[in-house]
Amino acid sequence: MEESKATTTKDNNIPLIDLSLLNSPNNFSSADSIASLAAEITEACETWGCFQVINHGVPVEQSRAIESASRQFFDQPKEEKKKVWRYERNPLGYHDSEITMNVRDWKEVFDFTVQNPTLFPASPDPHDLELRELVNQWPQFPPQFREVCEEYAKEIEKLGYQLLELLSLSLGLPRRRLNHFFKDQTSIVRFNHYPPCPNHPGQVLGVGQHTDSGALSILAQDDVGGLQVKRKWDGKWVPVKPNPHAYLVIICDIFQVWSNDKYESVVHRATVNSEKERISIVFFSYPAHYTMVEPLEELINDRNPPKYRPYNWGKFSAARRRSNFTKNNVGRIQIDHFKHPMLILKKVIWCLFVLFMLVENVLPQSDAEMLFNYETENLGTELQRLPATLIESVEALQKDNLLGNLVSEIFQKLKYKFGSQREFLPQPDQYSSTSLEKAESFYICFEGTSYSATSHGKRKTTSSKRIGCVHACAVKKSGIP
Ligand SMILES: O=C(O)CCC(=O)C(=O)O
Ligand SMILES: [Fe+2]
Repeated sequence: MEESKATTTKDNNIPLIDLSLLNSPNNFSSADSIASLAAEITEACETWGCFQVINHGVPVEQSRAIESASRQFFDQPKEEKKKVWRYERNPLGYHDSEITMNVRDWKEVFDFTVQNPTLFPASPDPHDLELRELVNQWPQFPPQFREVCEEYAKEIEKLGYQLLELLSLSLGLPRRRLNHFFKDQTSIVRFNHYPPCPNHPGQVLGVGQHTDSGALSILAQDDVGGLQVKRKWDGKWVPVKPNPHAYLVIICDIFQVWSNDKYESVVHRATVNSEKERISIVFFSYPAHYTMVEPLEELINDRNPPKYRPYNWGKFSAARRRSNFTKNNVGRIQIDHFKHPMLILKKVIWCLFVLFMLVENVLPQSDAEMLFNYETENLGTELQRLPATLIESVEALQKDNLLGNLVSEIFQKLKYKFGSQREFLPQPDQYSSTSLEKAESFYICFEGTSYSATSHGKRKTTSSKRIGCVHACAVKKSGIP
C-alpha cells in the first residue's frame, strides 16, 4: 500500500495536521512517517500551543449525532435542563453561570465524565483524604442522549490516546510514556452553548481568556465561529475558522508542566454573536486524581532544572472547580503558583536588572560614560557632546593630523577630569598619524567595550581587549584601523 505522508497545511495559519496515517484501514505506518508526524506536532506546539487535526478517525455520524443531541438538550426550557443541575458535591450535569477568571461567562454547559463513576477528592483541602464518586446525570430528553454521549466518549477517548502518544514522541519520549497517568482518568466531555447576545456582543465573552488546566483539550465547534487563540509571538487573537472535518487540539497546563515549559498552554477565549447561538463540544483530557503533576524527569537536567514543584491533580482541579462556581477574592489557582521559588526570585532579579538598565539609559549620561561609550561616524556633530575644552583640543589636533598627540591630549583631559578614580593608559603607538589623516569617524571607548564602524556598507563590530583603560582610535570611513 502507498503510504500517505504527514502533511501540514495552513488554515488561518493554525497548523492543520493530517492523521490519516494513524487511521488507515490496515494501520500501516512506518517509524519514519510517525516520526515526521511527531515533528510536525513539535513545531505546532512550540509555535502555537495548538493545532488542528483532520482524518482523525472519529466517525462523522457520531460527531453529527452528538451535536444534534446537545442542541436538542439546550433547546429545552430551563426547568427541564435544571433537572440535571450540577452542584458543588457533584459537578456534572447542567450549569448556566460558570465563571472564568472571576467573570461570568455568556454560556450554559453540560458536563459528563468519560469514566462513570469517576473517583475524585471530596474537597480541595490537602489534609482531607476523603474521595467521592462523581456520577453522570443524564436527562430524559432527547431520548438517545446518554447512548450518543457514551458512544462519542469512546471515540474521542481513542483519539485522545493517539494524540497523547504523538505528543509523547514529539517530546522525544517513548510513545506510551504518558499513558499510565490516564489509567483512572478524570476526563470530561463538555457541551458549551452560547446563546445569541443581542445587546453587547462586543463587550461580552462566551468564555473569557484562559488556559485549560488539563493535559490536552480536543474541541469541535459548529459553523458559527467565535473561538480565538492568542498568538504567542505577538499576542494577537486569531480566530479559529470553523472546519466541520477538524478538531482543534489545545495544549493545556499539564503539558506545560510536564514539558518544563517547552510547550506552553495556549490562551484562548470565545466571543459571542448578536444573532446566532453557538455550540462547541470539548473533550478535556484529565489524568487520575492521584497524579502528581511535575516536569518529566527525562526532560530536566542541570542546565534545565525543574521549573515547577509537584502538585496533586485532584486537589488542584477541586480548587479550580470551586472557583468556577463562586466569585471569590482569593484568586483562581494557577500552575504559576507551583513555579519554583528560585525561578520566581530569578525573575524578580531579572526584572530589577531590566529596570535598572532602563533607568540608566533614561537618565542623562555622565561625562565619563559619554566619553567611554562614545561612538560616532560623524566627528563634527558628535563632538558637541564632549566637554568644551576637550572639543577645542580635539579639533586643533585634528587639524594638525597628529594622532599620537591627539590621543595623549585626550587622556590628559580625562585624567584631569576624573583624577585618580581611573587609571588611563594611552596607547598612542597603536595608531599612525596616517590613519587620522583621512579619518571621517572618531571613536573613544573603554577597553572591553565594543565599538563599530561602517566598512563598505557593512557594520563591523570590534571589541577592545584590555579592560580598565581608555582606548581611543580614529576610523576611516572604510574600516577600523
Ligand atoms: O467554545 C469554545 O470555542 C471554547 C470553549 C473553551 O475554551 C472551554 O470550554 O474551555
Ligand atoms: Fe478552554
